[in-house]
Amino acid sequence: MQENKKALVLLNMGGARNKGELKMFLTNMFNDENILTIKNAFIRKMVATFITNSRLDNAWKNYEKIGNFSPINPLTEQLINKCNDKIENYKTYQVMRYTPPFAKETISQMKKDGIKEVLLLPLYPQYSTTTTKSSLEDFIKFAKNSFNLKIIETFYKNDKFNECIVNEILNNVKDETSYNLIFSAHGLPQKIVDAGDPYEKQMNEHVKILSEELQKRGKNFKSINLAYQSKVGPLKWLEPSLEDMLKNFKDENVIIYPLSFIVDNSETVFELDIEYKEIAHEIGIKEYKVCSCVNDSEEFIETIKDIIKI
Ligand SMILES: C=CC1=C(C)c2cc3[nH]c(cc4nc(cc5[nH]c(cc1n2)c(C)c5CCC(=O)O)C(CCC(=O)O)=C4C)c(C)c3C=C
Ligand SMILES: [Fe+2]
Ligand SMILES: [Fe+2]
Repeated sequence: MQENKKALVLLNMGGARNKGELKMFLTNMFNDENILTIKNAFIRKMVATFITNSRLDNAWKNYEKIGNFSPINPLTEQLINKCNDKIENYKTYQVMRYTPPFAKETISQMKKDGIKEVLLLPLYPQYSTTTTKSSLEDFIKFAKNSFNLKIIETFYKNDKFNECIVNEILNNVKDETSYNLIFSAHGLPQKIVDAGDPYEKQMNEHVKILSEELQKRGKNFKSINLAYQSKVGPLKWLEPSLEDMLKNFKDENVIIYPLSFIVDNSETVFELDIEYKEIAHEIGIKEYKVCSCVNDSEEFIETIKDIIKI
């Protein structure tokens, strides 16, 4: 086997493989200062334990409906394997933030493999302190000065990436003029945005870029919209919510593209495919379709090759 000294590290959130890992996921997530912005670590830990314990059983019921595990891990593994098959000069690794494989173990393997140069690619197209920053800080904390690091912070402006998205949307509709397109993004608490998180601004820019790309191809959806899914807790989150957005489309067709995710996960296969589908049915939406994430598609591997040409 060819000896690689350069690593491409894909960073993502992780997800539950079983109920024990869901508890781990929630505990680690709510202990993350980027998610729960309580400065005092002791109080944050108490609140994290409280939220985890009160959320666990109900949250697990959702995973039971999708086969008792999140698809994020197997799909990420498929993506890593394809990168290792198809991307020359780099060995590709994964690091998850809230469930294994964690930064510490992957970094120790990378050192054993003799890696000197590392390119970090968080699998979040738009930058958020809650995702991108959190994952990068976590990697850097454990890597210390072991590698020569390069970082890709966002890739929502990448043309190849946007071609993948537009192709996936258009492959799912025969006549786009009869569909309302909704870009659905994972929500964020408004106070995180007010504190300077660029996620909402980048999400708006991303929707504008994609709308222009559709227009260039002569594709005219009935409407193009952005909405936010997955609100957790009582605080104000980004609006409009996906639920409110769906209410505009009684008796009409809707196609959803999950814009904040690269790999399908519980928020797509449970929330979008099951939970919001039921809501859409209650509202009286005629046809409700959900696009797949780019996952390990050939087109996305080509996109990664393009992104890492830095
Ligand atoms: C409470 C705060 C949360 C913030 C802020 C948040 C931001 C955020 N999350 C994603 C992507 C994913 N989140 C996922 C699950 C998930 N997210 C939260 C909470 C916040 N997310 C919770 C509590 C959960 C667990 C499920 C639940 O109990 O509802 C996942 C799915 C992982 C999986 O298991 O498949 C993803 C992916 C983004 C992109 C984001 C901010 C931009
Ligand atoms: Fe989340
Ligand atoms: Fe959720």
